[in-house]
Amino acid sequence: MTEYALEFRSYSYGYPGSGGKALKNINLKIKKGTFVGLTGPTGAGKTTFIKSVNGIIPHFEGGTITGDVQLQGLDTRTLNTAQISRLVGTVFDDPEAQIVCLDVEQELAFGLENLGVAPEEMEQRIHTALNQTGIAHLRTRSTRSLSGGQKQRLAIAAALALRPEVLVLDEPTSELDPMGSKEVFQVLKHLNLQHGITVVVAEQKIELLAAYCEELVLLKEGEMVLSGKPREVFGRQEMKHLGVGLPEVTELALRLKAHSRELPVQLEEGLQYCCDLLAQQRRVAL
Ligand SMILES: Nc1ncnc2c1ncn2[C@@H]1O[C@H](COP(=O)(O)OP(=O)(O)OP(=O)(O)O)[C@@H](O)[C@H]1O
Repeated sequence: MTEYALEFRSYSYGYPGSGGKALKNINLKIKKGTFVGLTGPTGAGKTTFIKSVNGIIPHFEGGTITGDVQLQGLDTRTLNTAQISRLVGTVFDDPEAQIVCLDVEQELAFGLENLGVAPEEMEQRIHTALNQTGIAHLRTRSTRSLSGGQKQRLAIAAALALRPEVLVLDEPTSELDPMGSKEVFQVLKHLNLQHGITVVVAEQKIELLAAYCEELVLLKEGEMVLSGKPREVFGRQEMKHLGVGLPEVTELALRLKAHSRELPVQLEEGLQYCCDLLAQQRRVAL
């Protein structure tokens, strides 16, 4: 058994009829249980990356591939779509578009019925998925009455009920306010830490990526231009030219140019950083 949930091996992909490549020579290994944030400017290839993991590419889109994408050591081209959907759960950007049933419980049962899960196991899976995403209290609610954040948590719960090893999410907070966005990332972090689920989330909100992700992957024009821990990635010179922006506290610290200190990427770290700098200045002044 491989230690990697996901592996891109010299992977390039071009959409049918397009001359160019939407992804170019991607080499990336993601260990099981990692929380990965995928970002980059518009057109960078984030959605194409997600579709290459959940099997939409090549099984529905066609196109040209060189290299391969491996899920738990198996090539996505040789796995069929049913096999891939048991390994990978997907959540899209628009919570409205992916919810098909009238109430929360039906929504969770829908995917399980399609998989032919027995009724007693279905009940257990629904119960677990609702608890894992913190929406057990919404079980009997109409899906229409949910907030955007609650809808996205339901979409995550529906994906989880199918017991995937990997969860991929394509800009799941793009339709949500800051509170809903945070709710979604808190649920993802919980699933990752408590249940060992590998999470790959395409996201533009850099503060969320800084606060929750263990690894960042930056794409630009189909190429993987940077990858690593958020703190390392944000400290790289190349970040200035990628059109991605930095967390405000990181930006501030870089302007203050206190290079000997560890770069802050979250608000609390930024506050500590400023306090330490002020204390240092006072000592020098005395
Ligand atoms: N169905 C398609 N057919 C042809 N080209 C496509 C198709 N879908 C995407 N592309 C092209 O592939 C490239 C990568 O697109 P992709 O949607 O993966 O980027 P993205 O980073 O998700 O962008 P965004 O942030 O705007 O959603 C772009 O140049 C885009 O125009």
